[in-house]
Amino acid sequence: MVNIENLNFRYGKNVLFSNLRLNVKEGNIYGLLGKNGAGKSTLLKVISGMLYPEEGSCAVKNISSFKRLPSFLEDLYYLPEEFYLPPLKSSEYEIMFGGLYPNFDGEKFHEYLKEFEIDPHMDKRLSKFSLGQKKKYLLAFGLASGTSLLLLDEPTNGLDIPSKRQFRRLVSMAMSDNRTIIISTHQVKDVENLIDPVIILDDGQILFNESMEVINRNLRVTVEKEENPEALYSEEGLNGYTIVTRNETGEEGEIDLEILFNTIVASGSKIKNLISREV
Ligand SMILES: Nc1ncnc2c1ncn2[C@@H]1O[C@H](COP(=O)(O)OP(=O)(O)OP(=O)(O)O)[C@@H](O)[C@H]1O
Repeated sequence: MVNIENLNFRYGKNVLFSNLRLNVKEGNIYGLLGKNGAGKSTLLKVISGMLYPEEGSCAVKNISSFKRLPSFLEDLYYLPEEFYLPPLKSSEYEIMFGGLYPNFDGEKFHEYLKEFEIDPHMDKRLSKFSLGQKKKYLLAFGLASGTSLLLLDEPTNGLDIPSKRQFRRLVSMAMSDNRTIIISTHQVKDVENLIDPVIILDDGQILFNESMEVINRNLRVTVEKEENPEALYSEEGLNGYTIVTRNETGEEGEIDLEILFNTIVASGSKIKNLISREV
């Protein structure tokens, strides 16, 4: 679905990606995780063709992102972290922007808006919505756009607790075998049980791009009284140490995303070699 090869990207003199490669397969909801400043938003902008690299290629369904062809743009929806909504009523926005996406489904759009407790027929202008309402509006629009690829940058930022649950429900409802969603987020709890595989961006490279099944087959989480020198990562809590080690049991465990992220960042290439040996 998305293929990035040998991508070199920099802002002025600051190199962000060097020789970055990424292969994203159709029909999955990917979680794109990484520390602040790792380049998650930049990567989504490169995929959507809004930023050009110094070198390398990026293609979505074999069409280069950088040409921004109409056939490419009408099949991709990108929701940036910061966005603008014009002073239009919802019905006006729907007519103006829904027309850009041949597979846009107005009925589903209204259904998703209602799920988010937004009245599709209200007269209020979108620019007057609160931040959370604006976000929900664009999420509903993106999910109803019918595009093959959805790029969502921090989609749950600004959403209240019930809306986060509704978001997970709507994403599951709108997902299909020929759709791919990439969600960049720090709010891993908000997308737990939704994302699989997980992509970790670190130090200008894709450190990691693996399914939860492979991850759980290779990593084991236990709570122990003592620290373990063999641990890939350990974290002290009220009940002792949460310890992540190599899974030697042959049974699939279950690691939560926050612990996984901390483990990957703490152990770097060690974990990459451990897990990627299967691939
Ligand atoms: N327009 C720009 N000009 C110059 N540098 C930029 C620009 N946009 C981003 N950067 C820099 O590129 C790096 C990556 O930024 P980016 O926003 O892609 O990271 P991120 O992983 O999305 O971060 P966060 O998790 O904090 O949102 C940062 O060091 C940032 O300062």
